[in-house]
Amino acid sequence: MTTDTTTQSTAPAAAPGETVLDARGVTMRFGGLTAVRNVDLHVNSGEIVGLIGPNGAGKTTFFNCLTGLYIPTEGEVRYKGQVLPPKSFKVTAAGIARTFQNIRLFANMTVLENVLVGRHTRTKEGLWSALLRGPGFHKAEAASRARAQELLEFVGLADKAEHLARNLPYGEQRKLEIARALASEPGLLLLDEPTAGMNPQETRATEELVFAIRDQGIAVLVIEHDMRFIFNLCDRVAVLVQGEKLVEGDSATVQGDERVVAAYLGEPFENAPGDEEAAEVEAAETHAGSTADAAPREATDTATGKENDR
Ligand SMILES: Nc1ncnc2c1ncn2[C@@H]1O[C@H](COP(=O)(O)OP(=O)(O)OP(=O)(O)O)[C@@H](O)[C@H]1O
Repeated sequence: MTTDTTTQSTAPAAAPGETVLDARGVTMRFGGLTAVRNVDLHVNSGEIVGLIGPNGAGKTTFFNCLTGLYIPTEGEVRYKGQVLPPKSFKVTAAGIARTFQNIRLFANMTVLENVLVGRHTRTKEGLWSALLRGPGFHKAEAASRARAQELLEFVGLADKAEHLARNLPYGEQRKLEIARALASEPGLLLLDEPTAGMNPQETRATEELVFAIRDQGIAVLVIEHDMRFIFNLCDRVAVLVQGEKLVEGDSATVQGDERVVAAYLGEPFENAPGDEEAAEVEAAETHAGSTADAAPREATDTATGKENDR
């Protein structure tokens, strides 16, 4: 593997508040279907921005326009002021990394090797260096492995470095995808449904991980259907509906906007804040009811001198 972990080629850290991503008038048409229509969105350094919307709203298509997988029919995407080239590996090299809705790991490679693959955009050693395996190559290889191991520690997978990726449980595969994306030393990380298929504990852990990534100076743009996750996490949320940006603002603004609620009618917020509390109240009421039902038995038990388990 041709690697180099020196951070010389890494995009310089953005100044606080600097615009990292600036997408303007992005439109994507597939034949007669306009999947994304005239969307403006910016992300500043130090921010976690959410992108939500009902199924088919155009969120992933918009991500694909940002990362060079699609060339927008209209509009422009800039990263730190530079117009992005329409090639995904060049976008990664510029400083934008992403994960995918459907996990895309190298299943038969180890966890560590998957992260090393993510470092290729930061590699200076070329083909000849790799073939000749000179001292420069070995030094770069060692540094790259050290950085990959560091990233595995960061996401909590250090002890799984030598496991095959396909043997990891689903939640850990998602973490590995994030570690691999971070291996390109991005200034902006795009996460496409990072908690899909996770249990509540894994989701909370992912929330903490995203905060930690932001604290490392990496801005984050995240698509997610789990509204609790989004509203806990994001400084700002943009709502796409039928390809257009309907609303953008902080969590309170977006949650309180009746157009957003209307857009989701028939497709209620998944894990909307309050759902858990409602379930707890319901459970408590059920429990109170069953305790009341149990009262006569308690009396009977008391009468027989037996203690109830409480
Ligand atoms: N390559 C493509 N060719 C044709 N139509 C496409 C293509 N990619 C997406 N679409 C269409 O564009 C629309 C937006 O799809 P997209 O996957 O971006 O939505 P989404 O908001 O990410 O949905 P979900 O939340 O279900 O993942 C859909 O109608 C979809 O069928």
